Amino acid sequence: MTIKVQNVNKKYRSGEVDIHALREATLEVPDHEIVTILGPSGSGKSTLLNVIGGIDQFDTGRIEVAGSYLETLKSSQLTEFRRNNIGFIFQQYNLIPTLTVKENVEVGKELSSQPLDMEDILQKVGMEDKENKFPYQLSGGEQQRVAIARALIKNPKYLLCDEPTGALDEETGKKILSLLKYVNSIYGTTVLIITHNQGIGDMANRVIRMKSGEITDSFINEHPIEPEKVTWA
Ligand SMILES: Nc1ncnc2c1ncn2[C@@H]1O[C@H](COP(=O)(O)OP(=O)(O)OP(=O)(O)O)[C@@H](O)[C@H]1O
Repeated sequence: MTIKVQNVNKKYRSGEVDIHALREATLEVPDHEIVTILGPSGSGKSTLLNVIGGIDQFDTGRIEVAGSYLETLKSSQLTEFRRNNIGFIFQQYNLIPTLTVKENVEVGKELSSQPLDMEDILQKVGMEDKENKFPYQLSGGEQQRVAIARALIKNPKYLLCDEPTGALDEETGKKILSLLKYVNSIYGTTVLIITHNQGIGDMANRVIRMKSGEITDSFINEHPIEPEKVTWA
């Protein structure tokens, strides 16, 4: 099942001014791809990811994800859609500080009707030895691993990542990208990555560029490179 975004428009009202965050955005992403979304600040990247993931509504156009037409779903149906299909990863890991690693991942598990195995997921993200630690006892890269585990345990078809390496140094950032690639290869998860780091486009199957709310470019990268080899900017 593909993601199909057709002529999507979204405006935000800011005081007296309308901000056109998405303008006739049109895009198709086949399953199992790694996609990077590049573009300057304010170009609509997060808005695009949020409407695809059903956490933001849009004004006009159609979005089909996993066979659901999002513009037709009621709020409760959108919640169900997100639970069954979408994992979100953010730059700030958004872990619950009073819960351990395992308990944080448990939060994702409780949201799913068909969760994956906890120990297996912790092992896949390399956090099996730290399952009883609290977020403050972890490095940024480790916290992002936990956030990825929390998203993954739901076994989502789509992992939507908004600047997942934005708060990390090069070495740690590349390890997180390797983990995302690994997840894509073993579970077939489609991974969308927003980034300011142009080099990350080189590891993707598809690169999308945005400017002023428009998707100005979408091209296939025939020869994705290993995450460790991306140029860090
Ligand atoms: N909740 C909101 N209310 C009003 N305007 C908003 C809101 N969210 C986003 N915008 C505006 O919509 C436009 C697109 O924002 P968006 O966050 O999608 O861009 P972005 O490309 O992700 O930017 P960045 O790289 O800085 O995160 C911007 O002009 C932004 O100021």
